Amino acid sequence: MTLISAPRIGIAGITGRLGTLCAEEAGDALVGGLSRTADAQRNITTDPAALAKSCDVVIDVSHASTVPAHATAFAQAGCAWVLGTTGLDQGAQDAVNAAAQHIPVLQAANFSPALTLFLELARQLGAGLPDYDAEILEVHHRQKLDAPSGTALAIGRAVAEGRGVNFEDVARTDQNGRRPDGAIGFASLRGGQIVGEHDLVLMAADEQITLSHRALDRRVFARGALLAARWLAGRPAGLYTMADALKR
Ligand SMILES: NC(=O)C1=CN([C@@H]2O[C@H](COP(=O)(O)OP(=O)(O)OC[C@H]3O[C@@H](n4cnc5c(N)ncnc54)[C@H](OP(=O)(O)O)[C@@H]3O)[C@@H](O)[C@H]2O)C=CC1
Ligand SMILES: O=C(O)C1=N[C@H](C(=O)O)C[C@H](O)C1
Repeated sequence: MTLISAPRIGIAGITGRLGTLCAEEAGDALVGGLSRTADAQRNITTDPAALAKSCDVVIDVSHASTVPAHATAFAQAGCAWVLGTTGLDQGAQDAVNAAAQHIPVLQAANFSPALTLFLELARQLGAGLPDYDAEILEVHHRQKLDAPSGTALAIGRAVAEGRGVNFEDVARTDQNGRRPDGAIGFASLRGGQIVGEHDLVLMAADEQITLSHRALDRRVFARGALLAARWLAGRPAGLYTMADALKR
């Protein structure tokens, strides 16, 4: 393994809300970006393979529909991939898993250090309160395309892991009908310019506990993405998490 001390960084989704901030945080390490509209002056291309050949790691905060093509292009180019895009279907996730056989991939629905620890706490709460009703509320800006958020799903998966149950068997996004025992429920609110709010509530008849995270500035995600990119470049092929990148 040859870690890269100052990796050349590309950004897929460079014109977006988060991609723009990632470009700012990358500074001189930024070599270019990926967009549906090319911009030669900013070295922004429409071709993922072209971007991947010019950098050591790509930070990907674009759109779920681009993930399969990015997986192929980045794997073929041997470029490390920090994937923050959410809303992936199973086919897209399969493409990510396949790419991780060939290149280092760090996939995180949330690049925040505090939210990364939140996931560990959620596992512990799931394990420690197995019979409590677990519900996850997330609130985001009005432009967000996917629901529940990738972070909310990751929190639900952490609770399920703590309980030793299969997440797909217990996840509940349609709150109609009687609440099954052991379900993990989700609710989403969209409005204004909320950056990202997540609450995990565990409820019993005689008490409840709530774990909350509030992202106050989108830059927390950008700084986390850059930390992940600088950690990932040069590592062996595999699928990594934000917790791996934050290990002391
Ligand atoms: N992991 C984390 O910490 C975080 C993850 N996210 C996730 O990152 C992603 C981007 O979020 P955000 O920056 O707010 O979104 P934006 O819509 O602002 O940016 C996404 C960019 O992707 C491109 N894009 C949009 N739609 C399509 C499409 N249908 N096909 C191809 N490209 C498209 C656009 O670039 P162009 O028009 O130039 O092609 C757009 O600028 C989302 O999935 C979001 O959930 C967001 C915040 C934090
Ligand atoms: O779309 C967003 O803005 C965010 N998306 C991510 C998610 O889906 O969890 C992370 C963060 O909550 C902001």
